[in-house]
Amino acid sequence: MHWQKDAQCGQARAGWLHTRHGSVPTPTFMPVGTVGTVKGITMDNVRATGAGIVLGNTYHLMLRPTAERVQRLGGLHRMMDWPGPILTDSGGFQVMSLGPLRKMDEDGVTFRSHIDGSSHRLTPESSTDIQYKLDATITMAFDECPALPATKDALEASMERSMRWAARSREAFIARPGYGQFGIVQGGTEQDLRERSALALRKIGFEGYAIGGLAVGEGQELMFSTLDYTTPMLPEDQPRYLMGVGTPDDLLGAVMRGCDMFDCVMPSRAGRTARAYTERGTLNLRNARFAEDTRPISPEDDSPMAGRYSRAYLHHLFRANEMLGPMLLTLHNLAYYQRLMRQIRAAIVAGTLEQTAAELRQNWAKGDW
Ligand SMILES: Nc1nc2cc3nc(NCCc4ccc(CCO)cc4)[nH]c3cc2c(=O)[nH]1
Repeated sequence: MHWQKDAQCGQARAGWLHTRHGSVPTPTFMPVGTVGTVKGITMDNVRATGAGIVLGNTYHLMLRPTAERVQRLGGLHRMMDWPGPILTDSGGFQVMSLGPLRKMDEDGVTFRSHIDGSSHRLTPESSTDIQYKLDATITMAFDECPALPATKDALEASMERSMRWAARSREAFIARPGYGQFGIVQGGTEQDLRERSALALRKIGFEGYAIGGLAVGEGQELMFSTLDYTTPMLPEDQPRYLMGVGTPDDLLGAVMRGCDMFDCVMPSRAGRTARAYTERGTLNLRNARFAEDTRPISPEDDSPMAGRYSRAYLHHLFRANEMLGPMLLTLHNLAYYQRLMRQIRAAIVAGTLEQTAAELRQNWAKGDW
């Protein structure tokens, strides 16, 4: 796969990601489809929100239904009826944050399944092979995401291991036209470690570069300051993917610091807990004040449900614990994230990103309309 840059505005870039499964405009937000589904909505509806590329997880899919079964079912695209590109995370982060009882050594990680306690192992080679069996359009290198806070020595040792694992992941990767593999920059919030990591990955050579080790509780200020010096270390002509990010304000700030791709569970997880994302900040639709509010959730909603359901109806559905509540609000939130990315991209192309950023931040601060 390859990425072309169309426009630049400050550090922000607007471009196109061309892959075996279609082309996607960047900056782009990837809905999270952890176990082969964006929870509660069909992939037709995911497409209708404007999403171009979705994320899957090696950790979850290797446990259930297993990569071998997905392969026998024709790969993730066919199984989940999603013809567009799929990026799969490599499993390291999920093992560290999900799998109970795990043991890490130089070769890889041994862990117990959070589903049935069975023992499993992930190495750079096995993670890369699993992602091949899933037919992932974009494969992530197998890395270790250290928990923060961590000592500089611990961060250094972890980053150096991740770089050795990146080389092994690249070695195991089967190159095919339209497919790609991303290296993941580590090093915590230490500039010299980030520099060494970026240079090590560029020496190996990947189709794109992710910035890992962030969105782990360091806070927005430290995340942004880390981006300020990390994105310029990465190749100008290749995509940059900030893993696990984030809120609308995070996305805006990270695009302005040179990031092109994002994924986060927030909009979909919030959709299941009655939290609506809008141009004016978030709303808790379980709140009694919405019981007879006949207005739509967002004034500028362009999702498949635009203008058809009131806040009062969503309030009722969540109070009644009806399935349709999370389904409709997940759609709404993902459509808002896609609308936001389109607005930001248009501003980069028009050269008005500073102005647009100020307007977006003003509206988020305004609160409900
Ligand atoms: N391979 C790899 N994958 C990652 C995934 C990540 N995801 C995050 N952050 C997600 C944090 C996150 C978790 C939950 C919620 C919902 C809260 O309501 C929001 C954000 N940071 C991450 C870092 C890495 C990383 O270095 N390497």
